[in-house]
Amino acid sequence: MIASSLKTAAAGAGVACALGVRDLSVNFGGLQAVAGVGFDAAAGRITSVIGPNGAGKSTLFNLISGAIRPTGGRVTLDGADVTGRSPDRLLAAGLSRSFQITNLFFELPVLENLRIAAQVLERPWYALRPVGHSRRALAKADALLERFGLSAKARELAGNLSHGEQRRLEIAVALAAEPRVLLLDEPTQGMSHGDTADTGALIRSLAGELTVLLIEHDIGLVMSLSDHVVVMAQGRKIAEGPPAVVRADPAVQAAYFGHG
Ligand SMILES: Nc1ncnc2c1ncn2[C@@H]1O[C@H](COP(=O)(O)OP(=O)(O)OP(=O)(O)O)[C@@H](O)[C@H]1O
Repeated sequence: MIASSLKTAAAGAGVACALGVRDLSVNFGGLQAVAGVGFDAAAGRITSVIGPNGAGKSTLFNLISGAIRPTGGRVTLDGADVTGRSPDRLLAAGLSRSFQITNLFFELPVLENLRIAAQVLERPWYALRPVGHSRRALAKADALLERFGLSAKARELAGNLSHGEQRRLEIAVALAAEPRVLLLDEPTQGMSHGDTADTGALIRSLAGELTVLLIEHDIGLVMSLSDHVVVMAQGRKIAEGPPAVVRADPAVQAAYFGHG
């Protein structure tokens, strides 16, 4: 009953809700870092969370991805309650997260980073096998290298890649688990203008295949990429809607863009 009503309450008219956030809250001592935040991430769409520094975006992601437990509220995946599940269990349920802080095996080749991520999905203990034992994982790793423009770097150590390449590899690693919902935490942070544009195009190409929830500081990129934008300030949601509507909202102008 609750699950079906959540499914029908999706953000886009007629589009199923892949990720539902309901009245989510957490306190750090006296600070309410996330206070009663709720929204739907519609299936196959790109939903972005924006807001000034300290608004609670990363904490919201930590709550959704199981890194910290909420003091109140719920998270649903395709209508099923997954609140408080560990990141591993969420990954198995179809939710994958790419981190703001680079989260790669720097001392391993690029291909091996992807192979491990793909092979873990098959059987956890397969990850301990040498490269080549899972043709399926290798094929998937190859396809991701190609898609992310990293084929020429397959045998390079991940630690030797440029910053932009490492950030792209991170997204590819998160995709190797074949998630239905992908959380991207500032995927273009520290990137050059050209790398940012390329990464934006890659993220856009994911829409339709899966649901993307994005934290991003580059407002131009957010506005051009997103189907739906959620705006936070001081732990609360202050607005949500299509990019043009959110941009024109006086509360957003005042809190986020610094003028009303
Ligand atoms: N583990 C923690 N313990 C105590 N306070 C925390 C903790 N994590 C975050 N905070 C506080 O919670 C508030 C929200 O922080 P958060 O990092 O979620 O914001 P943000 O919107 O992601 O900011 P930024 O854009 O700068 O990354 C801030 O006041 C921050 O100092």
